[in-house]
Amino acid sequence: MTAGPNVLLIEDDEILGGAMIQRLTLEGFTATWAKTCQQGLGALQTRSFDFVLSDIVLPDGSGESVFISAQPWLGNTPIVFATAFGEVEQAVRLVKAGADDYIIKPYDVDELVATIRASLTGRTATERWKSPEVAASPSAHRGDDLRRAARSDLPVLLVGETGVGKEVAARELHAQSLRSKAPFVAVNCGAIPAELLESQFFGHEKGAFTGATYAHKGYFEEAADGTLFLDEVGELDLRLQSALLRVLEGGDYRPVGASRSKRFQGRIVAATNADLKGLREGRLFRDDLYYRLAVIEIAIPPLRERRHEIAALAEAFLCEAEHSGAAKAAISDDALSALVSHHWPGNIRELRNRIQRALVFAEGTVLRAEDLFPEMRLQSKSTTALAATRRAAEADAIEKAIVASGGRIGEAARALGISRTTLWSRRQKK
Ligand SMILES: Nc1ncnc2c1ncn2[C@@H]1O[C@H](COP(=O)(O)OP(=O)(O)OP(=O)(O)O)[C@@H](O)[C@H]1O
Repeated sequence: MTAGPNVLLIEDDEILGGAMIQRLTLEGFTATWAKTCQQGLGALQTRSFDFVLSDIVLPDGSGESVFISAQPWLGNTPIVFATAFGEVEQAVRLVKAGADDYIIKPYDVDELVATIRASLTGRTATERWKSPEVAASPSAHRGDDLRRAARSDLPVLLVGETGVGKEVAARELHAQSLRSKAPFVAVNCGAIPAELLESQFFGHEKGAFTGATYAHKGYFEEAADGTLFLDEVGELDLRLQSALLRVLEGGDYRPVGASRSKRFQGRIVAATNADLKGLREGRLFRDDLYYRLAVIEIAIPPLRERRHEIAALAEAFLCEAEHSGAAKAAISDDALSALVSHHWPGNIRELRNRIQRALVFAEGTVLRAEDLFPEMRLQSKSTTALAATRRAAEADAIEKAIVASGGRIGEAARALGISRTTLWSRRQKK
């Protein structure tokens, strides 16, 4: 498993910090949590990070001191401070001293995730994701598992989220097996109406039921001595689960309306994106069938857990499109960074769709991040909202400082750590 971008969170609030770490991990980041200045500094001295988010008021000092002491280790790493409304002056000072940004608490987590992604965009991380040693490491393990499974002829259960490539893996298994010359029949178990299940799987004789004007070969017969791929096997209804179990145990099945049984000599490969354990516990999936199907179980990880494969897959989809007549196109560095840091709920299918759509709508031949993620344009609206909040907070801090200094602008500017001119210009922008 390859880790996503490294994020350091320096935050002493247990609830906020815990929630942030959980969310960042879910988003595919590798998140480290430091709860004090000292821990934060320690982390920065020993590891390199792609992004740092720090609270300002910490139990053993201020985020500002971490920022100053950590300069030699921070390098170009973006650092953003989270500040309470009343501490804006300090945050403004930090930004003036070189911090990348500040956000005001309570902040919107989605917005923060977008900020982190945006700051990772176009950075040298791109080179890291593109580097040959990263690109060469992909599914070596999975490839080995598939090769071994292909040689064995035992039933295989492929488990993974939607779009991770379970069907692609099943076809690969078949192609590498001794059955490669025989048929590969793929069945989506969730898409067959319950009343047709039996005749679709086992076939039927002519006249077996009203409307059966022809004899019909079922999937078992079509697959013959090849591979029958049962996709979404978790959606099979219980009655068919029993019938399938009988075929797996004895090899025989009987077409609807037939007087004699037929023998299935093929191999079953099944796939599921459902939580079969949960279904089994809820008695919606038979344990005995599960054990028959999952003699070899191969988990295919979601794309966000194998980000090192993204660049190569994206290239492959560009080539695929070119072969189908699309213009030759490339992916810009910022687009690649955006691809690498996306969460990919739809996995490889989503990546392929995004590239295909971008090729249709992009203006040039170099795909940009916003071509692949048109929703980023909407996000920039929320960035505008953030800027407005920030301006309001700054204005508030400035007004308070002016009141506190009895209207003496110079003194207010000094208290805020900014020049008179800056104070004036910020006041004008209000
Ligand atoms: N290794 C790969 N290389 C290129 N394309 C891939 C790869 N794996 C998957 N794809 C593409 O991603 C899409 C989804 O793949 P596939 O249908 O195999 O996923 P799945 O896990 O079976 O999805 P579902 O659970 O929704 O049926 C397909 O368009 C497929 O061509």
